[in-house]
Amino acid sequence: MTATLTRMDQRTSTEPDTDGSPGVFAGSARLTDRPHEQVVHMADAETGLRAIIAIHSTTLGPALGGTRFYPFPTEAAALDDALRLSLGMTYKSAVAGADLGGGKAVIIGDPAAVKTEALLGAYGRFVEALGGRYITAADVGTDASDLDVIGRHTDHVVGCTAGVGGSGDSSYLTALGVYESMRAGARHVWGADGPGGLTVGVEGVGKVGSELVRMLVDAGADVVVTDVNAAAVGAVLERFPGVRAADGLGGERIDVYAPCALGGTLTPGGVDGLDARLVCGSSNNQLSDACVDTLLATRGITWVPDYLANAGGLIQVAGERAGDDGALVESRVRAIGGRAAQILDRARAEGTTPGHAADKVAEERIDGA
Ligand SMILES: NC(=O)c1ccc[n+]([C@@H]2O[C@H](COP(=O)([O-])OP(=O)(O)OC[C@H]3O[C@@H](n4cnc5c(N)ncnc54)[C@H](O)[C@@H]3O)[C@@H](O)[C@H]2O)c1
Repeated sequence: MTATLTRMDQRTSTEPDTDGSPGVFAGSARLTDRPHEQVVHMADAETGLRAIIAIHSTTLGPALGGTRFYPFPTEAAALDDALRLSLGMTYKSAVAGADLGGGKAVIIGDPAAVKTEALLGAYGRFVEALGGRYITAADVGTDASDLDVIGRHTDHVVGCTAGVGGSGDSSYLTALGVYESMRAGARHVWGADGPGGLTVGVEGVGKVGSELVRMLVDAGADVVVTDVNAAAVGAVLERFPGVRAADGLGGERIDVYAPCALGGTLTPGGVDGLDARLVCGSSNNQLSDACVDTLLATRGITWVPDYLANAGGLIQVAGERAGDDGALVESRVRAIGGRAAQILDRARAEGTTPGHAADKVAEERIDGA
């Protein structure tokens, strides 16, 4: 195998590029304020693997985060995603109370075209070479069976299938954490006991979104779904005849918006036209820009921060590492609702946004460690 392992952490994020431009590590204030510990790139000519592992922080424990296998248009786009997602994982672990840091990996390429056992094996050796500073899991474009292959080459993997001792797919517990957060949000906004009687728009009915729809239907919510994949919508409508489908949620009168597709769907322009009073979903990095947090609050829309609501999968794999039983792990995921309530209350009491209040909770834990 011809592989290059390149450490790129020699330059601090505040240092400009030689041409005076801010540089890739200064893409946002948060990236500058909380620089990454280590970012590593690997290119393996033999298997075609091109991957980046970003270790944002190991202050609370080894950096855990999924491997995203995606046809990024450029290496810069892949790096940007890895940097932002790994930073988000640091905050997610901190708020979830896990003894884990934040990391994320990206493999550049279309998984449907280039994913092979040999490539995943090379990637597993790449993870192993970091000696446990980074622990991988599944993300967009990878699943538990891919982790089984990766796990033949490294010990630092979680979320493999039950057949090899892993805790498997995390979509149920992720959806449960989102659902409990939504209950907390409904109490905060309407004084309601849950989403029953509310109209909830779910954008993206893949693994997590479809589980969330089931929980919402059981709770008596009126559910409208949208997805670019007609088959995913069809499967949900077949399971739940009372659910409606829409071509996007823009024209829909909804009380709650649940983004469960890709990140960046809360944009300054989009917030202006948003009818909902509560936003709570599973996708990572929902805000296209940090200022959207304030725009939402100004419009009287309560946002349950993404990394707070969608920590169920992280709590699952943290429990797998600790050898905890399923009932205990599920009770920890349900506790996300209580944490969401505390953070929404703190934001209200301090006259700040939920995003800012959640960041403070995370930073207090990290800085106090
Ligand atoms: N699976 C987990 O445990 C987990 C944990 C934390 C966060 N998340 C995040 O939650 C989100 C959903 O995860 P998933 O595992 O269900 O993924 P998934 O790929 O199974 O589902 C995503 C769905 O979104 C749809 N979609 C894509 N673009 C869309 C668009 N523009 N409009 C409407 N629908 C669109 C897709 O067709 C797909 O059906 C992702 O952002 C993921 O990163 C997932």
